[in-house]
Amino acid sequence: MQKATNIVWHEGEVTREDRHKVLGQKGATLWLTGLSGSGKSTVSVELEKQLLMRGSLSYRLDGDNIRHGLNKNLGFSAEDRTENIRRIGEVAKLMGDMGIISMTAFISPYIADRKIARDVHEAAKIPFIEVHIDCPLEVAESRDPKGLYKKARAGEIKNFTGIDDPYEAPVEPEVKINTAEQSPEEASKTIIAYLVKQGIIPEENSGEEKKEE
Ligand SMILES: Nc1ncnc2c1ncn2[C@@H]1O[C@H](COP(=O)(O)OS(=O)(=O)O)[C@@H](OP(=O)(O)O)[C@H]1O
Ligand SMILES: Nc1ncnc2c1ncn2[C@@H]1O[C@H](COP(=O)(O)OP(=O)(O)O)[C@@H](O)[C@H]1O
Repeated sequence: MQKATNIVWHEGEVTREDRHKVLGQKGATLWLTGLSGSGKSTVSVELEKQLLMRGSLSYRLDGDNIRHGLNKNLGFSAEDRTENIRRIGEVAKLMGDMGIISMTAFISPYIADRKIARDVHEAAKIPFIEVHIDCPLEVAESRDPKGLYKKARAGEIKNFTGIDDPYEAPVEPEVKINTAEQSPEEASKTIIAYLVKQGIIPEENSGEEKKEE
């Protein structure tokens, strides 16, 4: 909801294309969604490394990290999760406008919230690629890297996604990864292949080419 009134957009003189020329790349958002423990953070860390090695500038926006700062005033009610995702949708859009490939690693459990993030990207003409980091709940729970499922089962954490709070899986994600079958390295390669196919990053290792110029 727009609270402020009497605000007028102020246009700049440097265009998105100018910025992209300086950076030598276009921006895009890889929206990773999945259960806690499905592998969003692990895959995004690997992906960031692989993209850097290819000469592409990317940046991870990770739920756990963002909740330490920008979104530290939000909890896990449906309303707070919606606001969490709305803000990150806007941040990712701004980063895309700068020319950065951002990788968001948020559970983002609600289809409607992810749709809002997609819509703001589409309105700004920035590619939005929904990546479902999928794995069976039993697998995520057996990994339990932070011991949170154990606490949720014991009733020490309420409204835990997958236990006593919903997760609405994407219906038609651009990319689907099953981390019970694919390693983080394989998952990253699959996502990079998609970026190449869409013409968002070049096929060749442009980082090396740039150094030789
Ligand atoms: N109730 C509840 N439900 C789910 N997750 C919980 C909860 N409480 C704390 N955590 C921890 O917070 C991380 C999820 O934060 P997100 O910002 O990604 O969540 S959301 O998108 O707003 O749903 C999540 O991180 P990941 O495990 O990396 O997904 C958990 O570590
Ligand atoms: N194929 C895989 N992809 C991603 N993570 C995996 C995979 N196999 C095992 N894991 C482990 O599962 C856990 C996933 O945790 P994390 O990346 O924090 O998930 P999320 O960010 O979705 O909560 C990590 O401990 C990771 O080492």
